[in-house]
Parts: sequence; C-alpha cells; structure tokens
Amino acid sequence: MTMPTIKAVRAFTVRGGGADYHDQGAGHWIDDHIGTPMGKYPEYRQSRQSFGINVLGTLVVEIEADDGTVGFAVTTAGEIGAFIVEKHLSRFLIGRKVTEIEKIWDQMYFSTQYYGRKGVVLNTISGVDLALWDLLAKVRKEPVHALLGGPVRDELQFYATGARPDLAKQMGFIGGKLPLHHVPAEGEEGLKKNIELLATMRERCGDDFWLMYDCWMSLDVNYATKLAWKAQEYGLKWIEECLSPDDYWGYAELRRNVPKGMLVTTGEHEATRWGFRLLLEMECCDIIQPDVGWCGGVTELIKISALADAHSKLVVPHGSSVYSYHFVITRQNSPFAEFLMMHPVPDQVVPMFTPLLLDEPVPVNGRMKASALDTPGFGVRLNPEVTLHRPYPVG
Ligand SMILES: C[C@H](O)[C@H](O)CC(=O)C(=O)O
Ligand SMILES: [Mg+2]
Repeated sequence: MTMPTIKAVRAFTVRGGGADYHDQGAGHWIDDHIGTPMGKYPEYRQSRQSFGINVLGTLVVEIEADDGTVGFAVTTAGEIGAFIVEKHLSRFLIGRKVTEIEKIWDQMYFSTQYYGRKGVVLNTISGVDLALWDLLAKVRKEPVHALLGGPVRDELQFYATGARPDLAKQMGFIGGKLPLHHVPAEGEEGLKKNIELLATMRERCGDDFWLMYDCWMSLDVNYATKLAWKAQEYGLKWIEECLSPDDYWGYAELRRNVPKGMLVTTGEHEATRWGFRLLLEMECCDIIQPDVGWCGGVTELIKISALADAHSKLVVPHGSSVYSYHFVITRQNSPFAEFLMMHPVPDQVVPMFTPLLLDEPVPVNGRMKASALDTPGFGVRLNPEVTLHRPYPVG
C-alpha cells in the first residue's frame, strides 16, 4: 500500500463546550463554587470562569492527506493553539507520509521546547498528534485502538465525575468523583462542609459505591492530610490532585500521610514522559491520570503508560472521551475509565464534547462495548452545525 502524504493542515477555534469542557453556560455544576488555587481570593471563589478557566476555548486540528482522507482532533488550546499549529507546527507535517507520527512528534516537541514543555503548547501538540492517529487509522480503515494493539477486554467500565454521585450510581457507574467545594482559606467551617457533603453522598450511595474527591490543585499538604483522615470514615477511595502539579515533594509527603488504603491520584495537568517520570520515581501517587489531549497525545501516552506499568501503577486517563477510550481498551494497567458528566445538573448522560462531535459514544449503564469503538479513526465527526473559526489561515 502506498502511504498518502499530508497536503493541508488547518486549525480552528470554537466556543461553548467541546474540548474546553469548562466553557459552559451559567448554572452548570462545573462552575459552582469549586475549590481551586485561586480560591484564596474571595472574589474568585464562586466561579472558575471569573478567573478565566475558559479563556482558551477549543482547538480543532484538521489534517488532510493527498488521497482526500481527513483526520481531525479537538483539545483545549483555542486561538493560541491555532497560531502554533498554523505558524509553527505545520512545517513538520506538510509533505510527510501519514505514517511519520513518531518523527513528527519529536520535531514538534523539540522545536517548541524553548517556549513549550507543558501547558498550552503540549495541549496543541497533543491535538496535532491525535489528528495524525485519526488520519492514519482512517487511511488504514481501522479504529485507532487496532493500531495500538487491539482491545484487551470486551468492554470499558466507567466512574462518573460530577456533582451527583448518587445519580451516577442509579445510572450504573462504578463510582462517583465529586468536586471539592471549599478551600483552606474557608477555614474549619469549609472543611466541615466538605466532609458533610461526602457524608451525605455516602449515605445516599451506600457502602459499596466508590466515592472520590477531586481537589483541583486547591489544597496544601496539611489541609489535604486532615481532609483525607476525616474522609476515611466515609470510605473515600481516592483523593485527587490536591496540590500544585509542580509540588512533587508535597505529593510524596501526602502519599505517606494519608490513611492506609486511601489512594492518592494526580497527573491531569502533567505532561510528557519526563513529567510523569518525576511523579512515578518520587512515589507521588497511586494512580496517574494523564489527559491524552494535554499530555502529548497518544504517541506520548504510550510511553507514559509503559513507564507507569514498570512502576506497577495504574493509568486512568483524565476525561478526553474517545481519545481516552481507544487507549484504555488496549491496556491492562488501565482497568477503568473516567466519564465527565457534562449535563449541567447532572441527571443524565450526554456526550462529553457535546455539541461539537457527532457519533461520540457514551456509557450505557456505566459500560461501553469495545464494538462501540469499531468505526475507523477515533470514530467521531465534527458537527457541521457548529461554526468553526480559522484565525490564522496559512496556505
Ligand atoms: C471537576 C473538576 O474540578 C474538573 O473540572 C475536572 C477534573 O479535574 C476531572 O475530571 O478529574
Ligand atoms: Mg481531576
């Protein structure tokens, strides 16, 4: 088979949901007084949008081959990402064979290293990488998971992230991850409220349902330790992303501090094999949670996952819908997946990247058959009713 070459690269932005899942309308649970590192400022406590959590918006990367096949992917990077793709990264793509994914990744990473390494640049590289995997799989008329070695199980099992684990239980999920609402600056009263909410959810969900707390980088070691010990009574399964992603030392200390059996998880704001190497070698956590749309894409997640496996750690990727599912189904050290509840209440399951994608599969009764992932590429289409904006058209 002669492999097609890449003839065009296009980068678009979109507002309102999509890959920037924090870019939601008013009244959504995801922006309701959730604990953040900005919570030390009372004026930024009630809403994450008030400090700009949704300023980036969604980036859509489209890569077209000379046989007419188009691969695409979405991530959180908006207009900055569109600039980087069109003005910088496209030079490593145009004219290349669709199979040259590893070399393209290496060139994207090392050519941006002087201003990149993490954050929005890695989100952008991830978007390009995912679009390349989508393109190659479509050219080969296979799902991405087939290129990754194929499924190791018949179905995925999900826990749900959202404000209502009690409803998630009724919907068939194996667990519910709650956002923490109150930060250390809200004192003993806030700590009491954090524990009361957990107690209420334990009461509603019964003993056997997993309950987790997502702390979104909002705590310090002392507060997180206190929270963990108080939460033990209510069977908290794991305590997530308590500290700044840069505080590897704090994570190592927290992991030593928490009650035996409670898991410490983190990594959704970490990137690349080098970042995860620190988390693993410094024994910062029990489960790593790379976001495949942010950590460097599938090409990098393969390496991160192998490193984690060698350290006997689980990889349970953060969010990212189909981009995660195609990976998780192929790895023994990823035994379950996250489903982010994007319904505002959330009392029903809606596709995570709604309304941007069509054919996005969702868990039914907390599960998804591997066969739901059998369409070529990542198996999703851009919704033609969503208006895309191309801020930096090149060529
Ligand atoms: C709910 C969390 O604050 C955040 O929006 C999502 C997240 O960290 C997760 O799904 O994990
Ligand atoms: Mg999280």
